[in-house]
Amino acid sequence: MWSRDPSVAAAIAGDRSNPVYLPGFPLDAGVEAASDLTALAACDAILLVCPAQAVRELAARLAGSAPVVICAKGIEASSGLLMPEVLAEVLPGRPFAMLSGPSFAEEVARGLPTAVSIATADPALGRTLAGALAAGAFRPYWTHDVLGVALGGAVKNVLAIAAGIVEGRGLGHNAAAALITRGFAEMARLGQAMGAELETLTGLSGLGDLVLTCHGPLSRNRALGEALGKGTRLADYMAGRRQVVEGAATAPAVLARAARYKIEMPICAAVDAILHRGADLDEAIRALLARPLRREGK
Ligand SMILES: NC(=O)c1ccc[n+]([C@@H]2O[C@H](COP(=O)([O-])OP(=O)(O)OC[C@H]3O[C@@H](n4cnc5c(N)ncnc54)[C@H](O)[C@@H]3O)[C@@H](O)[C@H]2O)c1
Ligand SMILES: O=P(O)(O)OC[C@H](O)CO
Repeated sequence: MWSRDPSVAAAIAGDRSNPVYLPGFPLDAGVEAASDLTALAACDAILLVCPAQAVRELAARLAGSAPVVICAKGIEASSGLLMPEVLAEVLPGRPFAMLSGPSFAEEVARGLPTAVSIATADPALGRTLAGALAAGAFRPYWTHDVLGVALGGAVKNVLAIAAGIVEGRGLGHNAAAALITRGFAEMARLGQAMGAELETLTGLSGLGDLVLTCHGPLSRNRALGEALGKGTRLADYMAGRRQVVEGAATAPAVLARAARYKIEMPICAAVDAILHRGADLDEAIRALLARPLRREGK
């Protein structure tokens, strides 16, 4: 394991634990830790586990030719690029995969059953990575649909903020179910327009992760939405917070993609307007409910 923070690397190497990000979970004795990136030179594969907005900077520092497994779920705000597109720009020709799916880190660390997707254009690499990462109750499934996996993981974070707003505003269980269903329709519309496969979007990394993140109290995206729903301002919520809330930076980028493909994404648009355009939360909810009635499935 490499960390940019020498104190985290030292704690992992010395105490076999990560006191900042995963306190209370002893790490395997075989885990080595370093704060010098050259320590990764001997790795057979590199898992890139940082916020989406840091993937470009970090990937650019990865020497060697080992496959890179992107674990970030989001879209780069400055470029509007999905994570595989960022990697292709920074490390052209380097073999890579996306690891995504319904997986709260804490539950994985506790050894609870978890199923995820590994997406890569190279089936042999997919099988190899799945075999290498499978452990105990952690089950990776591989797929070739890199775009679908990257898109689903990004959009679900925006929708999870909306789910949190539903919870925080006390809009009820009916609204929560409607939000997931209509939110998935938005994810599927954009994904299919971009060339993602419906099978992927209804799979672990799409619908699966959407359901987890919209319901799971461990979600940082949902927690942000819940706080907004209770009247907290975005800046106040984020102040001093160390952990990433991917949906906040990804929301405008999702909408830019939607505009490019002429796809309607009213729930994502409402989240973006509340987060970044000063929209009144109750007014945004009213506007969503006042949209013209339409045939289901559109
Ligand atoms: N935590 C989860 O349960 C979980 C599960 C699946 C996927 N993910 C995804 O993994 C990604 C990272 O999430 P996380 O929970 O680890 O976030 P986090 O905010 O808890 O931790 C991010 C880590 O990245 C490091 N980091 C941030 N910017 C960096 C930079 N520029 N260079 C190097 N390191 C940097 C931080 O120091 C920290 O160690 C996100 O895209 C998230 O959606 C998280
Ligand atoms: O805490 P969140 O909202 O970033 O969600 C974590 C994972 O993406 C869940 O699969």
